[in-house]
Amino acid sequence: MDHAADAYRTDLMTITRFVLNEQSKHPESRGDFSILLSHIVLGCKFVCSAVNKAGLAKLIGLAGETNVQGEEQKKLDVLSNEVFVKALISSGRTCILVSEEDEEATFVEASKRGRYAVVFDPLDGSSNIDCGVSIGTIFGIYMVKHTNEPTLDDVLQPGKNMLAAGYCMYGSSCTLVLSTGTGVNGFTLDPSLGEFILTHPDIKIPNKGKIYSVNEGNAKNWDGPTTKFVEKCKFPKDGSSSKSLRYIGSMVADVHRTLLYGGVFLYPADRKSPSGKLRVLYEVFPMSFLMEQAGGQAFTGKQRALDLIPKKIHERSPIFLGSHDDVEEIKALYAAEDKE
Ligand SMILES: O=P(O)(O)OC[C@H]1O[C@](O)(COP(=O)(O)O)[C@@H](O)[C@@H]1O
Ligand SMILES: [Mg+2]
Ligand SMILES: [Mg+2]
Repeated sequence: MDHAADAYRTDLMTITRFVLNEQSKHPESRGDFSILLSHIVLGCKFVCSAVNKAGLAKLIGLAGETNVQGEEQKKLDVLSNEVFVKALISSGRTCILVSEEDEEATFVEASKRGRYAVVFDPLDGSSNIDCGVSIGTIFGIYMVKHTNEPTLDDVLQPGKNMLAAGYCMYGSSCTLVLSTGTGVNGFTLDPSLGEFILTHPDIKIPNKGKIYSVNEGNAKNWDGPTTKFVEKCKFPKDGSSSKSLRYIGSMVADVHRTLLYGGVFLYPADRKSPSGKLRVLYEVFPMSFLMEQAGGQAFTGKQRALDLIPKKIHERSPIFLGSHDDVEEIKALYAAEDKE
């Protein structure tokens, strides 16, 4: 840390201060949510540190590689899952966890139980790990009605019932984006301080963007509206400029860019995957929640994404999310198809 840098101010808005400020607006609050969040933040710092060393795995014996002693190490996604499961249970504030990595939901034992259910994708974009491209963690938080008897119905709820959602992107910097239902804020990890600092206050997505983001390799299997929309992005007939295609293949990174620059991210249904690829509870819902809180929209091809009621914890859904006007165009194409 550069102690000489007087630019470095101790009045910075750290995520801890931010959450405590929010808490003070609710005098009735018991601080449970702040404690839960501090455990999620710690989990993100752990995973960030492991991701930063991923390229050295062979040398120093880290995730997914055989180390110099010939011992098999845990894969980064398995490790990340363990980090978050431990962090969440030890918070004492959770009663149900749903992770992409675990087939079944985890019901927290009574002595460690709290009021919240957390759904999460501990490491999203895992196909990008080995080439050092941005990956992330996605999470959503529900409040449980009957803490004494939590059931799967407590998490099989529409996304609009989430209290909070966010993601942490392990990219060229480590960025945590969070909404507690009153807008969206972004925090960047200062590695020398070990603190997330508020760097992107009150994020608002532009109403219309110049970028579309989709895996075009699936184009031959798309439905009519998706095909028409992408065609319009490339060859607009109204005299406007074409949109640029950007696709990383990590939802966190593709959505983060969409949130900051505007445009649209789509993972549509196709003939091979009629429900699309992305998971409702811990991919589609948290990102849709953030998009709406930032002034954008999220649509499944049939309805507002946050109105969906999942029937299974690992259910999938097509998703179109991003700038308000771009998603509006997609909605119009689906509505026109319904009339045909
Ligand atoms: O390779 P595809 O089919 O374009 O899929 C990319 C999508 O798959 C994902 O990697 C799925 O997430 P996981 O890595 O958590 O399984 C998303 O991050 C991304 O948007
Ligand atoms: Mg994922
Ligand atoms: Mg994953």
